[in-house]
Amino acid sequence: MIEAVGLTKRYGDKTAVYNLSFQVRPGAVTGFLGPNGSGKSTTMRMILGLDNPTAGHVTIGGYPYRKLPNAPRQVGALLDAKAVHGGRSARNHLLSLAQLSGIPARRVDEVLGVVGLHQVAGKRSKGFSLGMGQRLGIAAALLGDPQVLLFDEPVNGLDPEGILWVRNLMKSLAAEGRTVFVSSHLMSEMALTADHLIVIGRGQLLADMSVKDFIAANSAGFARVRTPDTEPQAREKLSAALTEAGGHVLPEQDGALRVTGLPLPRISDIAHDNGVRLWELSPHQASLEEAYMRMTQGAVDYRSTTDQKAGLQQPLPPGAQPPVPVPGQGQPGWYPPPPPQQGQPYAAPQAPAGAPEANPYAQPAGQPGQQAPQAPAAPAAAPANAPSAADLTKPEDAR
Ligand SMILES: Nc1ncnc2c1ncn2[C@@H]1O[C@H](COP(=O)(O)OP(=O)(O)OP(=O)(O)O)[C@@H](O)[C@H]1O
Repeated sequence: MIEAVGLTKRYGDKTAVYNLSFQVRPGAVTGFLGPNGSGKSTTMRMILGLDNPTAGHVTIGGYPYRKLPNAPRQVGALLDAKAVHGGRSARNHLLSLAQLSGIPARRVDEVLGVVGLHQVAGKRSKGFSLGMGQRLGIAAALLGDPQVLLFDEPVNGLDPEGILWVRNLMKSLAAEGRTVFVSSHLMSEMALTADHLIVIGRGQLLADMSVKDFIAANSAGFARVRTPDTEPQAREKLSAALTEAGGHVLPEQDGALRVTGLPLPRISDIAHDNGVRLWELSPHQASLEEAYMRMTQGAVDYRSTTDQKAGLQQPLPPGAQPPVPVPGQGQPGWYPPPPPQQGQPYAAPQAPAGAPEANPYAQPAGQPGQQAPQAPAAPAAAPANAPSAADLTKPEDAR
């Protein structure tokens, strides 16, 4: 198991990671998600003893990496696939790593086979494509047959077949009881690969939860209802009846209705009672990528001035503070859409009293004309040697 407690890293006056606490357990793939520059690589480097934390600590199996007995046999990592002597062949590169760590040479051919590079094992790695380089980096990580594996953006540069292969490899390593920690900035990929997610933004914890819980908490369910295109009056009639029954109805671009607040069987009954034929009645979930972007939107450092998604930025109410992330529970419901309510899988979100009716699916709740969200406030209970909350008020620190 990997355990980080109050992990903080500053580079000069820049805080790359702040007060990060989490556990990465064996037998599961844990996805480490965050926008560019959010501190994923810095955290991985600290786990591997390549960077010293400014405060806090991180251990693997109870030891700091540098104190781990026979570390290369216990921990394997892919941090930078380009960190290879380009003049060496793939086999010689792995052989030199194996010799340094006392790993038998026969293991080199085993891992070359696992990553599918056995046919180009004698070729110099400087001629390798990005994807081949990633495979070589993964081979190096597997060399010591370690119980703990860290992969920093392992699917970078891989084609769809390669991405599928990495996904299956991660899962099979976890199924063997290993601890697998994989960073990515792609929610969609992690939703398919990981069992558990740790999400950071600007070096701080935003969420620490199972993929299942993330999906339940962040994918608002809705029903799509479609009446015959030739009967617009039936659509209006159904829309009114559904609203009267407590549903929340929004038109979709293709003429269908998007309904929350009513379970599918109830929608079907209402349509039947009103004599409205249906061409479609189907359950849907909002996209996870969208939920992830909402969660991290206040923590994105680099955004194109023409990026349409900048429109997802939601303001904070005047005087309000962003919620403090709670380890083990994740970001307490600030940006994500409301989860389906118990017994009401397609429940509409509750608008605060007096608040204007808003489209709950176009954007999460927010009031126009207010400031863009800030990074979550520093948790109140920082370790004694961690930077004070006041430090984070400096723009260069809070970033
Ligand atoms: N050696 C360093 N010196 C100064 N600043 C650094 C150093 N390493 C990282 N940083 C800064 O720390 C922040 C976190 O960087 P890091 O590489 O850990 O992010 P990341 O989440 O891995 O990003 P990406 O997804 O783009 O790889 C960035 O602002 C980066 O510029």
